Amino acid sequence: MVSHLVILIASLGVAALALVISLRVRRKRLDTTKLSYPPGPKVAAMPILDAWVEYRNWGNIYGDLIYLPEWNTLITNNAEVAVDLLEKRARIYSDRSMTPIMKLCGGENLLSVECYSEKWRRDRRVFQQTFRQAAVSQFYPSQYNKVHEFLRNLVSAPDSFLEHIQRLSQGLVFKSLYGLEIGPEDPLAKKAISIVGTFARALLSGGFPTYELFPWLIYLPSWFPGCEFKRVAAQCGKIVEEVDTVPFNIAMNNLKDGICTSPIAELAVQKPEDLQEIKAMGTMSFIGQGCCCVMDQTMSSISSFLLAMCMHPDVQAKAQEEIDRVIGRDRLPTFEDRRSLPYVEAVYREVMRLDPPIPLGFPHVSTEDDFYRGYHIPKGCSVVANIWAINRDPNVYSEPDKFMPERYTNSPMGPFENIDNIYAYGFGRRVCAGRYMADNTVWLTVASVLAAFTLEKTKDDNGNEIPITGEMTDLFFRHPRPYQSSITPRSHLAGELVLATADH
Ligand code: HEM
Repeated sequence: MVSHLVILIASLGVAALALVISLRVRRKRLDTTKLSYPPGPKVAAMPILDAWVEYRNWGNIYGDLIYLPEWNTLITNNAEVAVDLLEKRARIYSDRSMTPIMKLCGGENLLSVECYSEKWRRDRRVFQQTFRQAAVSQFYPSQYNKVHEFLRNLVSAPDSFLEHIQRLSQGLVFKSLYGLEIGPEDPLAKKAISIVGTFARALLSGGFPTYELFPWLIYLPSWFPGCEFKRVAAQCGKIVEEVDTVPFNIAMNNLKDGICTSPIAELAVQKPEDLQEIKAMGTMSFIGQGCCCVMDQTMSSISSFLLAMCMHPDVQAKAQEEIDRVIGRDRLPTFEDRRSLPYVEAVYREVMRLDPPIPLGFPHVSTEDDFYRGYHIPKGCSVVANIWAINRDPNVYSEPDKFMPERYTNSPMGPFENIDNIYAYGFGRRVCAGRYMADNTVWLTVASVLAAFTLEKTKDDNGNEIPITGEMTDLFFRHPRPYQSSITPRSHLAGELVLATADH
């Protein structure tokens, strides 16, 4: 009798539990159906040129979440939303979309476009070992070497400053990772440059419109009308493969022959089990970030800085006064000076705020259905954080379009905020893996140029200043359009200091 009672009570308990669970599941299902997608415009084609401006316009109409069902794309112009989704919910917002076209481009081996997978984790781990904050001081010697070479080039041929920036940013990755002296004239460097635009197109919705409208075209031969995109993408893939092997093999041979060593070759010898990931790290730095000529992010930031200094002589003078006061005029800045130069830091931060080199970042793709602020965000959705607009949010930045470093020196946090607050480097688990190195390179260039040179608008034959429009490019990677600038040593001593760096 007692045992029957126990069984009865247990059964009732199980039934009650099942009822509660099923009610919860049902309620959740009902909730799901009640939830709708965020609002957004109906567009047949995604904007390509200055897309970040159009996205901001949409935000003014639809709010913080803009959803385009035809493209399964969610756009936000708001930092809180970007952080909520891409950082706080990084577990489900860290994928990339590996389309067949991206595969053809060779994207499967590139950390920045790889899917969120075990392979990505391994590649990223190897990358981080070399580029994490505690390890980047190993690049200091190469950074001094290349930044000082840049300064010398500015003394000898100031008008070619854009070429010099390119040489700096390309040369740095070759030197610091492979121990190689390779300039922009090198055929491999030129090839790498030629494919960056293709990657940019493959990354964003609307980049290859014919293929996106008719995805089955991917199965037809490239000579078939409308299939030209296949040839472009396959060519890109071939170059990625070349870049994957050529500098790596040279570095390994140099190590074997005792000519020179390099972090990448040493790592490959120490950890042969990680060979693929180590090679991928080199390729990623080379193609993705360090060697992209006009579109490279480091180059873009330095070019934006020079432009800003030409356009804002008052800011330039204030930063130079700080450098003269803190470190004097008889040496160039070093990394040890950084914390003593708050205004210079603020100038760097303001460049990164106003001119993020990748205004829309790289889209993060969701791996599960999600619910946020009462809306349904479907699995597989491309989430685009409009960094350009986030950095110009009038609720956060007063006079957001104005170049005003004082906003950092006057803020309670001061200018030395965590680098994670520089949205130009992206968000969450996919945040820029080379940001500590990039941050050091751009800062050292900013401080060194300010210490040694005066930047001004050029003058015509009648002595009138030639105006600078400050125009920027309008595609995926954003950088200043070519402009003229007069760059001269601040004094005879400054010129000599710069030239003397050749002896170090
Ligand atoms: C001023 C210079 C740079 C800027 C503004 C920049 C910005 C970015 C951004 C916005 C992303 C995408 C982040 C996201 O998905 O949320 C990214 C990814 C990445 N960046 Fe940078 N970058 C710079 C320089 C570099 C350098 C010098 C390197 C390497 C040496 C590098 C390596 C990478 C890698 C490997 C990724 C892919 C990370 C992943 O998907 O897991 N970056 N970068």
